Amino acid sequence: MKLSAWLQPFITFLLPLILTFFLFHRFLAKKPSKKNLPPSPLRLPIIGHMHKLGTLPHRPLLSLSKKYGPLMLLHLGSIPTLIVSSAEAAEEVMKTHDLKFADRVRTYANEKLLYCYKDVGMAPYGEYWRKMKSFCVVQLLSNKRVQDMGTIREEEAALLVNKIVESNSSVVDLSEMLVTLTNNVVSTAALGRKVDQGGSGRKLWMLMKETEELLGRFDVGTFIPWLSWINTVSGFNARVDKVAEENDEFFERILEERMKGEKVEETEDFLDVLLGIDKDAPGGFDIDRDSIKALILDIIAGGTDTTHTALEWTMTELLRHPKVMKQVQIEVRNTLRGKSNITYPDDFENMHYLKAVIKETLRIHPPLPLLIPRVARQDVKFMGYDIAAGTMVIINAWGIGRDPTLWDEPDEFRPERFLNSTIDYKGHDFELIPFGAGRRGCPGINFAMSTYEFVLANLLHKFEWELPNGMKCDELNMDECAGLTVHKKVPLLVVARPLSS
Ligand code: HEM
Repeated sequence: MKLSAWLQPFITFLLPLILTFFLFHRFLAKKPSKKNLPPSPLRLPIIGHMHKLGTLPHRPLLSLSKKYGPLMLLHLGSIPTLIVSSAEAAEEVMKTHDLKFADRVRTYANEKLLYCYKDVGMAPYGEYWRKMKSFCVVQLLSNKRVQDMGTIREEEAALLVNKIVESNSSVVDLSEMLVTLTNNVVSTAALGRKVDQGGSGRKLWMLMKETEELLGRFDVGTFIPWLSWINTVSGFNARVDKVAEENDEFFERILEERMKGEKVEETEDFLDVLLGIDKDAPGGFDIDRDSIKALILDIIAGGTDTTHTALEWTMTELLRHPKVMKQVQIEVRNTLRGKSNITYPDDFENMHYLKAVIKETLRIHPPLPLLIPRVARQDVKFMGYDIAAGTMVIINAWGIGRDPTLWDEPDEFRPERFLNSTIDYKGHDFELIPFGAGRRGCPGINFAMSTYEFVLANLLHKFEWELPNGMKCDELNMDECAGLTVHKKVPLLVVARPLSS
């Protein structure tokens, strides 16, 4: 029997019955609540406010917040969800009440793909997460290690420059080149493998692409648990299981090789560091194989898409704003003139305009516009409202970056606004929070910024940039792609002329 025939009786009889029940329940059987809840738009039965999200939720959520205020309660299916749209409210969540909002959402994909939450990003708040996060911050992603891994980004930046030179000023897909570069940097740092060199690197790339897509996918069962059978019927769960199995086989093979002493690269990578943890040494702890695999996966999935998205939007905005492009190129070229080797971070200390360009990009195009949702661990009295344990919290960093009470002409790309400002993205200034803040803030900021600043400076130093086929800067497509990480929908095609020609 075809699936549609099987579903027919459900659609004809059962669905209207269920809808009637929910309408009855919602409108007639509702007892008045004594709780002081944040404002909330009218909602539909079963799906609640899901239909309000659209494909790029940061945009409709900002529009809704203009009507309902900086704290708004939505229901995504059966999950109460607090939408935070002001810097002040974000500070309340990520600073004042950080500990109470330190959990993450549980989904089928997260559980299966991340080894039952043995990673850092999705692990529930608790002793395990604290140990793993502290290890990431203090050891794996520390400033020192980022410095030590300088040769990886130098090599990749040089390869990118060569590839562009070889294009002989024909049209190149810069988006794709930046994806390859960031994937190579992160996968070499994590596992000593490049993704564009065939073999296991290529396999890793394919697996990570699928993993990231599944982790970012909306799944019905999480939000409407009694409809979770749809995840099975649609094949979603089976796909998650298959990718989880393939990931595990892949990581197991690498672990086996490493334990036998077979290694491609000489430099110490994250896997070496994790395998070398001595539980009896200071700062050491007992770490099992699943935790190692989950952490590596977290770092690869969390570090690649975000970094290339930021680079892609920066180059896009610079191509749309030739005067800004000129000014930042002058600064970079004056600073690096005569240097055969660019050293990071020393050569970058005085590149104030480059840093302002980066902040301005992260303000209007935060790669994760809604950060990573958090969950309340207990009932909280929050800015006068009662927030129940289990409420999901979504912080609209994109909306805060465009708040006209915080930013002059917020939709304009004007890096100058940061030149005489102390506002930074490190999690202390809640008007600019592309990396989140507080306990669950991003531990990869230094790693990300080293690649971001280094690669950007190289591109600006070595080439003059143009749009192809006489395209004018205001004709550049700025559409966004749907997903957890929001990159450009249309790849950035450019012509690059080496400076010396
Ligand atoms: C431009 C690049 C990046 C951006 C914009 C970014 C952004 C974020 C954001 C918004 C969060 C959630 C913060 C919160 O809930 O408050 C996060 C968490 C995280 N990021 Fe990043 N990230 C970037 C690069 C990286 C890199 C390079 C790595 C690793 C090498 C990394 C690893 C992580 C991890 C492990 C978490 C989870 C932290 C936790 O839940 O405790 N990120 N990132």
